[in-house]
Parts: sequence; C-alpha cells; structure tokens
Amino acid sequence: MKILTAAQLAEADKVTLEKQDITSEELMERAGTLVFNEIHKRLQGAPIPIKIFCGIGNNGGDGLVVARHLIQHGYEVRTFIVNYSDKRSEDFLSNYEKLKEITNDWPELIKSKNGFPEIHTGDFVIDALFGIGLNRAVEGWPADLINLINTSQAFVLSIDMPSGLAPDQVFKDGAVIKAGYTLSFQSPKLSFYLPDTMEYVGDLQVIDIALDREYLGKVDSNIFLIGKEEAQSLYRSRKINSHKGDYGKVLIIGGSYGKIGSVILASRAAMRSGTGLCTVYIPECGYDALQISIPEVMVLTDQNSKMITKFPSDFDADVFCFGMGAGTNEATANALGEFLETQKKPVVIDADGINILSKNKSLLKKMPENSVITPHPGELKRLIGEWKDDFDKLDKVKALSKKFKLIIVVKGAHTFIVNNEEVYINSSGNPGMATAGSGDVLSGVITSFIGQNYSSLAATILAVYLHGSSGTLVSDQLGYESLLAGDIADNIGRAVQQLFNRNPEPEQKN
Ligand SMILES: NC(=O)C1=CN([C@@H]2O[C@H](COP(=O)(O)OP(=O)(O)OC[C@H]3O[C@@H](n4cnc5c(N)ncnc54)[C@H](O)[C@@H]3O)[C@@H](O)[C@H]2O)[C@@H](O)CC1
Ligand SMILES: Nc1ncnc2c1ncn2[C@@H]1O[C@H](COP(=O)(O)OP(=O)(O)O)[C@@H](O)[C@H]1O
Ligand SMILES: [K+]
Repeated sequence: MKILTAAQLAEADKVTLEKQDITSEELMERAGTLVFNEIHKRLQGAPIPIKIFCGIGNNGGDGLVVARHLIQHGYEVRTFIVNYSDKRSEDFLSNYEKLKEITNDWPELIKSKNGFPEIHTGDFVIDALFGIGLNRAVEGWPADLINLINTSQAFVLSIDMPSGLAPDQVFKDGAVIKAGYTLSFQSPKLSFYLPDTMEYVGDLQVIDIALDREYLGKVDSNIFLIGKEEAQSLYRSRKINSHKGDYGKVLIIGGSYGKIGSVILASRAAMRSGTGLCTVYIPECGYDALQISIPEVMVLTDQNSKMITKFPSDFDADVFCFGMGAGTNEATANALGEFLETQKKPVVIDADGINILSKNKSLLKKMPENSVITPHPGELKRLIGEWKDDFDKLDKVKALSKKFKLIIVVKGAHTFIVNNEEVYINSSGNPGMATAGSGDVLSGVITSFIGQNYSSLAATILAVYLHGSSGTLVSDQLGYESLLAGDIADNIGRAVQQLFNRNPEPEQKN
C-alpha cells in the first residue's frame, strides 16, 4: 500500500472534488460520517460521556460532523471549540452552523486555560484539533490542553492524525495527543511508523473515504507499507520437478569464540526458508556445536580456532552472508576487505560485519551492487552518525543507499527497507521479537531468498515480512516472553502457509 504525503493527500482531495463533482463540505460530510459509523459500531449507543475537541480548521470541521451525528443518535456529547485563532475554515463554519441547528447544547468555546473542562477517566475523548494541516509545533495553552487530555486517562480517539503530529516532519518540543485509537483518512501517514512518533497513534484504522481512485493509483509514491498482499505478490512457488540445486547455494561466514550460536541461528533460518545447500564458515571452536545443532548444514572452519581470519577464497556460492557474532578484530576486518576485492555476487552484511564497515568506511565502495546491510539502531548510528530526528535519519540512510547501491534494512518495531529513494515499511512482527538472535535469523532468511534467485530487494522485503509474521505465529502460541529467535527460524514455513492460508501450490517446471 502506498503511503502518501500531506501534499499528495491535499492534491487527492482537490482532484476528488473535481472528478466527483462534489463540494469540500460534502467530502467532509462523507469523511465525518464514516468516522461516526466506526464510533457508533463500537459504542452501540452506550451512555458514555463523550467530549469532542475541535480545532478551527478542517480537522475541527470533521469533529463537528461527528458531533452532529452522535447527538442525533442520542449520545451524551459535549463539543468544545478550541479557538486558538479566528481563522476558521469555511467548512468548519458551515458545520458549526449545522450543529447549532440540531441542538441547544451549543459548542463551548475554549479561548484559554480557564476554559478547560474537567476530563475524567471514563470519558470518551474525540481529538479533532489538528489534522494534516498542522504546520508548526503546538505550543501555549492548546499544548496545555493536549497535556491535560493525555494525563486524564480518558480513552482518546484521534481523527485523521493524533493532533500535534505531522505526516512528513517532526516539530521539536510541541505537544502531541497520545491516542488510543486513530482513524486516519485514505492513507496511513509516514510518522505513524517512525520510532519517535509511532507511540502517539495507538491502534490504527485507515478509512477509505473514496478519494479519486485514478489519482491514488497513479500518484508516484516512494513509500510503501508492506502487508500480507504485498508479500504474497512477491512469493514464488517451488517447482514440482526440482532439486536442491534449484534453491540456492549459500555461504554464511561468522561467529567467534562464545558467539557460534549466531551462525547456528542464521544457517537454521536459511534452511528453514528453503535454501537448497547451506555451508557455514566459522572459527574452528564452533565445529562440534554447529554439526550437532544443525546436521543439514555443511561446515568449513577457519585455521584460527576463535575468530575468522580469512574467507574461503574459491567457494562458489550464489550469495554470501557475513557478520553475525564475528567480532571486529583487525584480522577479521582485513579478511572481509580482501574478500570484497574480488566479490561480484551480492553479500548480506549484519551485526559485526556492519561494525567493521563503520570502522573501515572505504570498504563500502567495494560492496557488490545490490548487497544488503541489516543494521539495528545502534549499528546504524555507528555507520551514519547521529541524526536529528527520524526524518533526518531516513534522508541519511537514503543517501547511503544511493551512494553505494545498497539495500539498507533499518531494523525496529517497524523495519524500514531503503533502496535508493524508495522506502518499504514492514507491518508484521511484535515486541516478543525483541530478543537475542532474532536479527541473526533475519539475515539467514534474506540470504536464503537471494540464493533462491529472488532479486535482492524482493528477497529482503519478503524476508522481513515473513520474519515478522513468523514471530507473531510463535508469540500467539507461546506469548511474547517465551519467544526464542530459533522459533522464528523454525516457523518461516508456517508464515509462508499463512500467506495463502495453506501450502502454496507448486508450479510445473518449464
Ligand atoms: N480537505 C479535505 O477535503 C478533507 C479534509 N479533511 C480534514 O481536513 C484536515 C486538514 O485540514 P486543514 O488543512 O484545515 O488543517 P487542520 O485542521 O489540520 O489544522 C490546521 C489549522 O491550524 C493552523 N495551525 C497549524 N499549525 C498550528 C499550530 N501549531 N498552532 C496553532 N494553529 C496551527 C493552520 O493555520 C490551520 O488553520 C485533515 O486532517 C482532515 O481531518 C477531511 O474533512 C476529509 C476531506
Ligand atoms: N518491538 C518489535 N516489534 C517488531 N519486531 C521487532 C521488535 N523488536 C525487535 N524486532 C525485530 O527483531 C529483530 C532484532 O534484530 P537485532 O536487534 O539485530 O537482534 P540480534 O542482534 O539479537 O540478533 C529485527 O528484525 C527487528 O525488526
Ligand atoms: K486530530
């Protein structure tokens, strides 16, 4: 699904008014009515005190439409106009008049802190203060109101955006509503997925307000949300008439004394993701552990017993993966540099491999095109330095991706996959996956799919999605706390089944 910017959404509104030959007030009525329907579906007429806080722009106008419908359906509603300026939008004004026509309980005007109502724990608060039109941080008494709402412990539902949040930028030090639920119009917004701002959104539901389909189809977006449908479309079935040679030969290089488990996890994940032949290259100390834990994997050892000092020079693999548990010893870094000199096939670099790249930036130039790096936030900071905010981080990651033609997987609660200017945001996964080794598993899955001849980008997107949905399958059974990284590896196949609600049909070999 495309994620649109505030400017694109405003353009979509404009085109919709022309094409559907409707007024902006009619569009607001449509949007507000859909919000009302969702609320009504949940409250079912319950006598809960509802407090609606409306700004004076179109987001406030939506709030007034919702207020009118709620009142007409017998709900106990108090409507507040948060009058932070006198520049009321036209559609706000017409809905203000319409509301006054149907009730004697006119909206209450708030012009300063003195006008704040009491907000109680059991209240249902609807936040219609600001939407995508916000152009600066919310400060002063409107910020105090937001803080009052946030500390009230009332349930808060935000219309379109939690007020104070902007879709495509962050305002430093402004107040932001912490919503329990956000009903957003037409497209999710980028800030809903970024680590610094995602917590304001609560549960998210995107409402289709029937903006012009043609515009939405054609609009050029670089940001995509990856869900089940997208993963399904990337997945390629196995062929009936096939053999292990058809499913890739991968070499995973990593580990050091005490960290051989990381390579076990990565290779297990590669095998569980369909790899035909998996070999690992590890320091000698890990030989027994590896052979015993995963007999399906072949093992080569470095001459050094505790760390990698040389890569196998003439090993013929479709894809290489390096870094988990490898340490950042000089000998290991030199070995990577030497290997990259001649390497043409894509490599997947994770963990200490990324730390080595950060310390030896000249190695980045040697990375084969379409290679993948998978930093978690700590590794990313070592690689690109500090960032001002999430948007700045994204710009820096895009620049790095473009400069070295790399696919960069920025791991987190919502993992971002950056390929040049394009950003793919993963929607699967859960906090149970915040556990040692789950990143090693992800590298194994990505490597496996590249080996199976997916493009590096398709392999990475599919792997990140399936890794997350496997994590969810496991935590649904075991709970978040008991999830082990190895469980994510073991359930990748079930995550594939879940894409199709059964085993995907194999294809005939051509
Ligand atoms: N345009 C349309 O056709 C539709 C718009 N809709 C609603 O319209 C919203 C956008 O409305 P608007 O563009 O009127 O903007 P908003 O209602 O989001 O609010 C912005 C208003 O607040 C002012 N403002 C911005 N930052 C401020 C700050 N920090 N402190 C004080 N005032 C500030 C702006 O000057 C403007 O007047 C959407 O989020 C959505 O809720 C919906 O009705 C659906 C259809
Ligand atoms: N809260 C979360 N929600 C969803 N996924 C998560 C969450 N926390 C971690 N993950 C996923 O788990 C993996 C953790 O990777 P990483 O930090 O490298 O772990 P390790 O270094 O222990 O292997 C990433 O793929 C990340 O996206
Ligand atoms: K809002």
